[in-house]
Amino acid sequence: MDRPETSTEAAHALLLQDVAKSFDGTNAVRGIDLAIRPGEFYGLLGANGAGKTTTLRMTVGLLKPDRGAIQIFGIDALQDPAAAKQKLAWLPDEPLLYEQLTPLEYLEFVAGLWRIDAKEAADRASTLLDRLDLWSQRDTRCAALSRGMKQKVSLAGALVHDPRLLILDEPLTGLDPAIQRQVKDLLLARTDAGCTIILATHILDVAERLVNRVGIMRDGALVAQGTLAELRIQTGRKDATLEDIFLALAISQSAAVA
Ligand SMILES: Nc1ncnc2c1ncn2[C@@H]1O[C@H](COP(=O)(O)OP(=O)(O)OP(=O)(O)O)[C@@H](O)[C@H]1O
Repeated sequence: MDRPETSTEAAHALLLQDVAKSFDGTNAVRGIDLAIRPGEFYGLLGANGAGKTTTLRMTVGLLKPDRGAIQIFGIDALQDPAAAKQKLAWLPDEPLLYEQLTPLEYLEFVAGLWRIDAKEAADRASTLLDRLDLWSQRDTRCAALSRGMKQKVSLAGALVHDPRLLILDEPLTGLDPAIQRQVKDLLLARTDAGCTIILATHILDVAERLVNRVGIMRDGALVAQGTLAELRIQTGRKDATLEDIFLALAISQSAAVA
């Protein structure tokens, strides 16, 4: 978790200022501030219902905040969503694919949406399929793939336009250990190449090993953030694991008692 970051860019990859969202009077996100540096691998943690997905959906332009400002690499994402979306990719927790397409067709289709030329699209698709050990399934319809394979195709689709900011919601849930390893290795290779990654997850040992810094959400607010070393100091627990810190900060006292 205390791996050094690789990028030297100065601007923020993502800046959220006082971003809030409520649904039918329930505050899902209560005025969050978040600054992610380019090249950073950031883990967003929180119990079920803490507001992680709502925060990320607002960040990627799928949900309009009630108030606040969102900047992606300095671009105002609320004023110029198309330019902001060029910089990012979003991987939701449930893979969204065109089931009748094969992985190769799907990746070439997505690349076409990003106006990547056909030769380059074919090259990128082959590289990603090979990297994710999907080459032998390249001509199988997505409908016939396992959930883990679909998740990998979906990840490849998110990466095909070479986004500078990759936002993933629970990308490893339900994947077997071998597939988790492939996905983790690919994500680390992306940050080594300068990509910024924000990962919402409940898998704390994965967060501890992969990310540079975590933010912990509770009841729609960011209650702590930092490296594991910083969180240990903030909580006064010098030998704590990330799980210890998560249980101390992310779970409300009433839930812990229940
Ligand atoms: N479309 C919606 N309509 C109404 N309420 C919603 C909607 N989306 C989220 N919420 C509510 O907002 C709160 C935050 O939900 P959110 O999905 O952001 O949490 P989360 O941290 O991602 O949880 P999980 O770990 O379970 O995915 C919850 O109380 C949830 O019920």
